[in-house]
Amino acid sequence: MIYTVTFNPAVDYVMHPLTLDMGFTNRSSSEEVRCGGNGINVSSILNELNVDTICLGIIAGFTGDYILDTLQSAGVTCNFVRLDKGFTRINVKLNGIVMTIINGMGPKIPNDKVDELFGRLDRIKAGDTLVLTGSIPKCLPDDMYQIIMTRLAGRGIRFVVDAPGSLLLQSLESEPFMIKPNNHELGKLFDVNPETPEECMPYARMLHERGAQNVVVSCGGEGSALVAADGNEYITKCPPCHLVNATGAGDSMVAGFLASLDRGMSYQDALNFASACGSATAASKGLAKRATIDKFYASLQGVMAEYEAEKAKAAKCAKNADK
Ligand SMILES: O=P(O)(O)OC[C@@]1(O)O[C@H](CO)[C@@H](O)[C@@H]1O
Repeated sequence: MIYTVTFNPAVDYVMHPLTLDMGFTNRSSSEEVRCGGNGINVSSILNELNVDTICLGIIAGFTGDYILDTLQSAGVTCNFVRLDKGFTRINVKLNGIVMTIINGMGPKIPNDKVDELFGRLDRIKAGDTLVLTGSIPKCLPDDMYQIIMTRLAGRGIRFVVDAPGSLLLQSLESEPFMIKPNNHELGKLFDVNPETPEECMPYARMLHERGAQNVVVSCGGEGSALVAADGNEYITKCPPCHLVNATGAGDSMVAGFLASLDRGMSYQDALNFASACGSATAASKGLAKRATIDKFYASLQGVMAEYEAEKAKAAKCAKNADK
């Protein structure tokens, strides 16, 4: 079973303004509303891929009701702790010429509700996977993921951590099964600016050496890098994609990678499938549907064949130059 935990879920309110002038009334040309929060996105894509998943987390108020109803109608199993006061945040995504995002603060979470969530986490068994992703609300300790991993240590649970900065670094001592920074987050950790999977690889290797078993680094349209649990390095490219809305693309990659390994696919195929999931979501209005993922995965095969041919040609040239 793959569990996700979302401490600060959100209703994502995506607006499509034609222009955006600060200090004036702006009008949207269309808008959508959907369930958000990184863990919830991961579970939604896993569910789309027919992989068993349970959404844990904390919800409140009318927005929490919307999240629960929507996920349950889509067939996602939920086990949320419900707050008595406040409401789950609404995150505004202004999808204009450039994307502007205003994420809410979220409700105050009392200690007894955190304990209730911990009680549910305590029931996770050996061999299960726990995905820890998304921001931790300001009212809770910012080393919350570390607290959870320490609490559940030694029980044979596979941890997946997708979090920025110190949250990610702290997680390494628990030897997480997977981490997935993007190239910017990775760059910040090492004070560098890697753009491509090739440029990210040495830094991904360092995180692998510090404990992370599988390090997947997404590089937007440039593709992704993986240093896998087998110690080898893998690169995937992105299928051709018209960007519609990148919200949830990283979460879709996490889900795609986990789903593929669950099905016994090779690391290279898992990375390719993860890339297809991310691109499919980036090209969709909401999170990707299975048919779009399959279409992108199929078109990636051609892109990868070209990439491999280029690589082989370059290697041959280098060999000839050495002679
Ligand atoms: O405020 P956080 O927790 O860092 O990010 C939350 C969020 O922006 O991330 C998801 C994926 O982009 C969205 O569904 C959601 O609104």
